[in-house]
Amino acid sequence: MLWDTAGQEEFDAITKAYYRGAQACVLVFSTTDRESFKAIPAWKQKVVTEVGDIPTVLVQNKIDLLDDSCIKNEEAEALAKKLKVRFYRASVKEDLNVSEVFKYLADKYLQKLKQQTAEDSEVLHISSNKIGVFNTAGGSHSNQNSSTLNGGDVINLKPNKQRTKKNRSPFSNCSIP
Ligand SMILES: Nc1nc2c(ncn2[C@@H]2O[C@H](COP(=O)(O)OP(=O)(O)OP(=O)(O)O)[C@@H](O)[C@H]2O)c(=O)[nH]1
Repeated sequence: MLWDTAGQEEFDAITKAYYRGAQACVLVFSTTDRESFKAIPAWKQKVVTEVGDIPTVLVQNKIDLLDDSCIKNEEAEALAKKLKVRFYRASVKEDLNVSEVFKYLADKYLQKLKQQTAEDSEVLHISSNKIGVFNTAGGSHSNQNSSTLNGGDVINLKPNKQRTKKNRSPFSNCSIP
């Protein structure tokens, strides 16, 4: 699902709600609009603040209009380097490099997802080895050393004698006049 947010600052509060939860980001500026280029670092920061470090690309659109360009090639490349994102030159009008952008992001996202899944199962494996055995029997095992039951940690749970002795019936203090 793609969300095309409005670039204008007056829509900031609204657009935030659109990219919250995003899994990838395309930062686009126009070859013929220097302001859109200058706004890129702020946009990157806004996205990072809202959703963290997600797969992101920088795209210079409208390269069919290179003759009217107001951004030098080196400037755009330097910005991509500074922001640590891949840089594409594209033309939506000429259908140049459009699918490449989305293919790269989809690959990056899947890689991240696989890595995350692997890390999660690793955490699950480690923590499952550390789950304590809750022994509620309070009987023959209760004095056993923790390392002797099931080879792991044993936490003995005993009923609180004081409380159970006192108010055996929840209605003991109630009476009907
Ligand atoms: N020559 C050329 N024109 C393009 C290209 N991509 C978009 N345009 C034109 O640029 C204008 C702006 O396109 P939009 O898609 O509205 O740009 P936007 O950045 O989403 O603008 P907002 O919706 O105001 O944020 C339109 O007239 C498009 O037809 C391109 O690659 N080359």
